[in-house]
Amino acid sequence: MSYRNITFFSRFESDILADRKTITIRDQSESHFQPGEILTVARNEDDQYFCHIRVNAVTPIHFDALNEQHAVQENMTLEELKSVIQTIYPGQNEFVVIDFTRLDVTGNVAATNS
Ligand SMILES: CC(=O)Nc1ccn([C@@H]2O[C@H](CO)[C@@H](O)[C@H]2O)c(=O)n1
Repeated sequence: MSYRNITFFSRFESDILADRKTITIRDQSESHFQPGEILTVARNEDDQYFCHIRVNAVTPIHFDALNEQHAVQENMTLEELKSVIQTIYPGQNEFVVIDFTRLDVTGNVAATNS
């Protein structure tokens, strides 16, 4: 059994492992993930594995519809989040919100606060 992969920039690893970051916003090239799917998560810079996540939902969103709740789920301010997205995806407006839950090594939901 193998899982599909997703990568995150390494600066987000600690927030993901602490369950402070529970969504990611991606462009159409990463809109193919399915609810219930388990993904192997690695750092973009060195492809180092750091956890598994379960996809809860994949929801289309326009850049202008991003709100404070998304920012909270990203552990950022809304201004920071919009700036990050514009830097990663210059000129793009159509995205998906991938809502996820981090799994512990046994495959169980890792969070103790939900
Ligand atoms: C490494 C790679 O291939 N791509 C991306 C794309 C996005 N993101 C993060 O998702 C949120 C919204 O875009 C922000 O927190 C981003 O920094 C990421 O970590 N890595």
